[in-house]
Amino acid sequence: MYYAVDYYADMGQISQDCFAATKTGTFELDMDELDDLDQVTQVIGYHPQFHDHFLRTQNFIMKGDGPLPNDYRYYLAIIAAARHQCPYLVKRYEKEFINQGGDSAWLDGLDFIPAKLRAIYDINKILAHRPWLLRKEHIERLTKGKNSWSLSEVVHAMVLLSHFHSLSSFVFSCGLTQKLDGLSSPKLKSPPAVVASPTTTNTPLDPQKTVLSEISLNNAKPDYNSQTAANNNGGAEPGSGNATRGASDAAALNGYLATAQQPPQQHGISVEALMERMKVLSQKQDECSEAELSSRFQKVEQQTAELAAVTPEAAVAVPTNLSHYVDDANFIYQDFARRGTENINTFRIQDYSWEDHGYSLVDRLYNDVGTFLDAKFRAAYNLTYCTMGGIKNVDTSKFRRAIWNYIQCIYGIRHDDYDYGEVNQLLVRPLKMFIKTACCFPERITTKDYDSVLVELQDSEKVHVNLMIMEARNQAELLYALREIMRYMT
Ligand SMILES: CC(C)C[C@H](N)C(=O)O
Repeated sequence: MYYAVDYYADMGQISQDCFAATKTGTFELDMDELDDLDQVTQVIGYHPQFHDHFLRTQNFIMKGDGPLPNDYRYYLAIIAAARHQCPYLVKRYEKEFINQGGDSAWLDGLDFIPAKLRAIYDINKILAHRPWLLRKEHIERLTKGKNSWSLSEVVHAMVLLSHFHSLSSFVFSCGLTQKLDGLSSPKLKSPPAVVASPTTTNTPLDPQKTVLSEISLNNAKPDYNSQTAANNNGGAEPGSGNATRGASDAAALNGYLATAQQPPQQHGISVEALMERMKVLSQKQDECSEAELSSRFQKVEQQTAELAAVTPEAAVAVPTNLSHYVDDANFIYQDFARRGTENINTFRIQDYSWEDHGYSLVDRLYNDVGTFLDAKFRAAYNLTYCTMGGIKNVDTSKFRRAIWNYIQCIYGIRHDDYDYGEVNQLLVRPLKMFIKTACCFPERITTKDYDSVLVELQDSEKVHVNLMIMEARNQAELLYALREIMRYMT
């Protein structure tokens, strides 16, 4: 069964140039392939415009044409998720691995897998935590000698690993781990919603209606007829429509209300104040010198390193049932600003960007994947409903850009034309902490972290922030990976 979905209808300004030639294109969504609408994809379904691109990419890299055999693909998903101690994903892909005919002995751990597969583990570790340490020598080692990898296989693996590292961030930041994994970790309330129904009404947002019952969550299939969704010009935030919602689930509802009823922004600024700041920033005319821009970036980077989000006491030991997939568990994120004497420079987007470099390289080495990834990144970057916590017609682009660039700053990536002063104007400390923890130590996210940020926003808006975290992080890892592939090739 196929549904045509508007493809580039709402990619926003940034994408317009690149996609001018294909603007009227449509893609066909193969519903039969989308058989794994698990909780993660259901929550992403809050944002249908992004949801399509996410699923299409995931389906392509897991099931589509590509150099790696199936068992490698699933195993890479497992070891990527295990790096972030994400039982939800590990269990899910262990099951898939077996269903696909994988050798069950591999599930005993890293000591039981082929030497070739084992050899990519270092890249998994580095990409997950300190991608700036990746060197072309890592790639060289893999592609030489016995059991060597082809370059296309390495790229496929890197795409898979970075996808599942970032997805682990999303799973934890949305609190999706509690229900399925059966393990105890401090997590959030029940995941809120399945695919939002499209709406053309401009009714005020109703937080209570954004919560679905467990039953509907488990049984619901997203309604793909409804994927016209909101758009830049007046679409309403998911949850504002009148879809069939099992709002009767008292527990889930109470979970939501516990958040909604908190006094606004105890730990930050109110939505009104934020909007005012965005307005002032967009009216600002003064040009900054190159030196000033650079020092503002460094300041944000330095402050990030000082954030106490990730105190050692908060560290969570690798659950024993995952430890056989983890080697060198002590290798974790280290602040880029504290990289010490390693002589590593800031990654400058003007020298290597996704649009100008990464996209075409990845597309060349692993057929068409660049196109999928590109559409997904754009969808995440440009997604907006022009709302903020129930207020309509808000231009949120500055806020969203600050979030995206802040995430990449955590990984030492600088967008040269961006004034990082805006990050400090628009992202309050608790939000920065949440973002940093979600990116770098997702397993440490707690209910308190989630509840204490953006308290005036809808759950769907928090999911929106979480999906930006996932995608900006995914892109950051890929930028480092592909730059080294390029260096290796030249
Ligand atoms: C993350 C949110 C504040 C995004 C906002 N709801 C928008 O539509 O752009």
